[in-house]
Amino acid sequence: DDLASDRAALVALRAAVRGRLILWNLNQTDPCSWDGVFCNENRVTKMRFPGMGLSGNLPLGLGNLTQLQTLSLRNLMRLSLGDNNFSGEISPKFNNLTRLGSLLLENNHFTGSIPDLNVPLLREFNVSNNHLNGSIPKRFSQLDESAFAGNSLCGKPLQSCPGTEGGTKKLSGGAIAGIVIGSFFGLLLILSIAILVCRKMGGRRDSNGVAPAKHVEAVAPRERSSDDSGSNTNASPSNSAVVAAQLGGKNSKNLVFFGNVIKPFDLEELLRASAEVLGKGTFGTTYKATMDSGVSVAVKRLRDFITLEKEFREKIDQVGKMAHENLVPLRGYYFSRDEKLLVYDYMPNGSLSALLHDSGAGRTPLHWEARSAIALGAARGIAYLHSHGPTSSHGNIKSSNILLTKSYEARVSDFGLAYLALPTSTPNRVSGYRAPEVTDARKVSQQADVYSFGITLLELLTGKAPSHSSLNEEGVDLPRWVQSVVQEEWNNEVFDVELRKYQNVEEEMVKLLQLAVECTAQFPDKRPSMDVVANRIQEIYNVSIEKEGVSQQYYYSVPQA
Ligand SMILES: Nc1ncnc2c1ncn2[C@@H]1O[C@H](COP(=O)(O)OP(=O)(O)OP(=O)(O)O)[C@@H](O)[C@H]1O
Repeated sequence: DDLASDRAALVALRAAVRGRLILWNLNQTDPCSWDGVFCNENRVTKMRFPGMGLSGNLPLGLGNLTQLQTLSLRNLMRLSLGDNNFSGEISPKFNNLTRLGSLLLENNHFTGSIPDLNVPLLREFNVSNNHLNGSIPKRFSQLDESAFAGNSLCGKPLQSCPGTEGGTKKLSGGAIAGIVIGSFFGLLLILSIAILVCRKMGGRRDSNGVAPAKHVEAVAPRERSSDDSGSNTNASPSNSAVVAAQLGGKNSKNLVFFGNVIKPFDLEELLRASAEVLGKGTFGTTYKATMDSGVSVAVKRLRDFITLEKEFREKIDQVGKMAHENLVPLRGYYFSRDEKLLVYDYMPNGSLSALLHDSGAGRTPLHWEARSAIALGAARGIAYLHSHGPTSSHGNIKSSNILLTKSYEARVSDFGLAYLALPTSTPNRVSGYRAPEVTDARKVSQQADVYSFGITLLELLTGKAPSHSSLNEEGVDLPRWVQSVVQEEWNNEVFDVELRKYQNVEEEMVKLLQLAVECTAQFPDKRPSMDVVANRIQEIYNVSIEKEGVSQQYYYSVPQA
């Protein structure tokens, strides 16, 4: 039965991680009581052995364990073996772990290539800093490049492999001849058009010295933009390139990328992209742009921003330098007199705000472990921003600026923009998050960030939106509401209904609530620093994942297959 199989496989694993085969007396050993092993109704659901100095060949299916290879931990959902000394190849036997959602193998000595694992629920995968080579299987192409860093791997999301499409594919002689002839005639055509245009314009050049013809060429039929109408948070797919429509005919220079870009693309490629509106915020409208190559990015079209080019570029350069696993990286930008665009990584699971408050048939409730992990990730991202000196702050922390990766990891977005906005676009819609001492939304201190983060934590715990938040104009004054509920006889009704069933971690939820209340203290100097906040959430998170095992099956908050 499941339990016997789990136990036997665990014995195999324990033996393997110690590099030798030990026979255990199954009847006297309850694996669920072992450190790092978590069970749900006696079934092993999670194993965490990170940073324990373990070595040997990869467990489950290698070396002298052949007789045990057919066994599998069928209920295992999370296997964390990072920061050890494991060596050998990554076994395709991981396919036996049919419910595995997370496989963390980073910082070991694994060699060979990554097997084409076919585990349907696998959402989180990390093999960074090993000795792997070869191409990354297609099913991992949507993961973040950091999951593969520190190896000799190629293919999406990293650079294409030599000899593949997009790589250094060898062309046949005929193809080369075709390209040369085609290019020659193409060049001739462009030259003739250019001469004609120059003659017509009488030698006049636009202010940037760039002829607009090229961009007009890329313009798709102008669609009715939602940008100028009221708020539009519904994504409305369109075949036409909204961005192109907006840019068309205007003077344009080029996209500027920061060094950390995975695959640079040019303005033309972006103009050709199909686009959909993701939402309209304080600083402009954000689109999802999907390029011909299949790469999607989020493009924020700024409005009411400083127009002085030098100042804009200097400030945006600073934003582009911020790099942390819990920040949405700004990949590049476009600046012209009339148009300013910011290009970010696209976050496939939207914002925390949408996860908490959007209703919809397909919505999966967010469970405790996911919520505490999101709180921790966001706190770390903000603490990183604060680590750049006392004046470095985010300026606009709220749940719609906490975005989620494919594996529901939190990434903070929109940092640094509040300082670039003109006074006309100061965000009154976010007043529910704004610290009482803030009078100018372009001057937000680190302590005011802590306040806004505290409100976001209260939102995460209560499921209620703060007043005047963009999603719920009817929202409540969260700190006051929480205090009024808690001051009466204590009951857990302060928590979101979804959280009330996790009685085993109620103490941790209360601790997070207390921390949120401290963050929302009226006087700025009574609030903890973001570093302290992140450390305290880390402790809360550690204890709850040690305790849970029941809730962790919902860790990814994805519909079960
Ligand atoms: N990089 C991204 N990936 C995926 N979705 C994004 C990304 N950036 C923004 N969005 C989505 O687009 C919507 C609009 O974002 P935007 O940042 O323009 O406004 P906001 O966050 O609601 O307000 P503000 O401008 O005050 O931050 C957000 O609700 C978010 O879900």
